[in-house]
Amino acid sequence: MITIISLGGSIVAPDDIDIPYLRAFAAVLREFLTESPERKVILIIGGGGPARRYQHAYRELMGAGSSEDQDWIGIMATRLNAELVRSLFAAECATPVVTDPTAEFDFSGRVLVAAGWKPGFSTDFDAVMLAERFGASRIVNLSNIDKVYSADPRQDPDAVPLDTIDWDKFRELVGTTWTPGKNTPFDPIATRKASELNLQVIAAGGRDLPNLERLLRSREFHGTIIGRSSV
Ligand SMILES: Nc1ncnc2c1ncn2[C@@H]1O[C@H](COP(=O)(O)OP(=O)(O)O)[C@@H](O)[C@H]1O
Ligand SMILES: O=c1ccn([C@@H]2O[C@H](COP(=O)(O)OP(=O)(O)O)[C@@H](O)[C@H]2O)c(=O)[nH]1
Repeated sequence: MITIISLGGSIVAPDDIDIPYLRAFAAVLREFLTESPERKVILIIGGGGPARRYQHAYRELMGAGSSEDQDWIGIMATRLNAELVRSLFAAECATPVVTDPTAEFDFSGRVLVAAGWKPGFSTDFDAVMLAERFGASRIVNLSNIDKVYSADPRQDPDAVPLDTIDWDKFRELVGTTWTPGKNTPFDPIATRKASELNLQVIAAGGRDLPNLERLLRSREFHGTIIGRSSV
């Protein structure tokens, strides 16, 4: 059984790298793997603060500049974060960080770590590509927010948290266009493909590790189910 976890950059490196969090997260995942030899985990790592900082510097230097250049800068941040995470799981993951979800690679270990691929979307899309490739119908999307809200709660104080949302309504929330560094619970391009594949995405706060432990074991958890209600 393969569990796909999209680990937001806002969790790995909100501003600087969150070392205590990474230590605790690795322990939670290892425990989960130890309980059953059947379990494997794919981790897709976002760019977080470093991606946003470098993209901001690019815009300061270049004005609007090129969206593609900004995406490549973001991609490099995801790869740096992913190298760090992969090294945490060196014992469980012999494969180098996956930077192209369509490429040939070996997944003989228990953990696989992936990062950004190419311009035009976020690591959410890479997670969807890997879910499709490995026949997984669910993605666990861990971010800095506990649930999907009716609007971005950072912009709208009246936003209310949602327990479930279907793909059509979710698409109305996040729109259809991509901009580098976009902050949404799941990006618009990934949303389109996840909807086509009829996936389930669970959006939950990554910092709440007891909640993650429950979620991984299909127990009751705090978060939002996007898309199909069961897998
Ligand atoms: N409808 C929404 N519900 C929840 N969060 C939203 C919504 N729309 C936008 N956001 C924003 O998306 C952010 C999460 O995206 P992002 O910062 O890119 O996370 P990550 O780095 O974990 O991928 C939240 O902090 C929130 O401000
Ligand atoms: O396959 C990818 C993955 C990432 N990015 C770029 O890298 C940034 C950081 O990645 P992501 O948004 O996934 O990080 P997070 O939101 O988790 O911090 C994105 O905004 C994009 O600009 C990209 O162009 N292609």
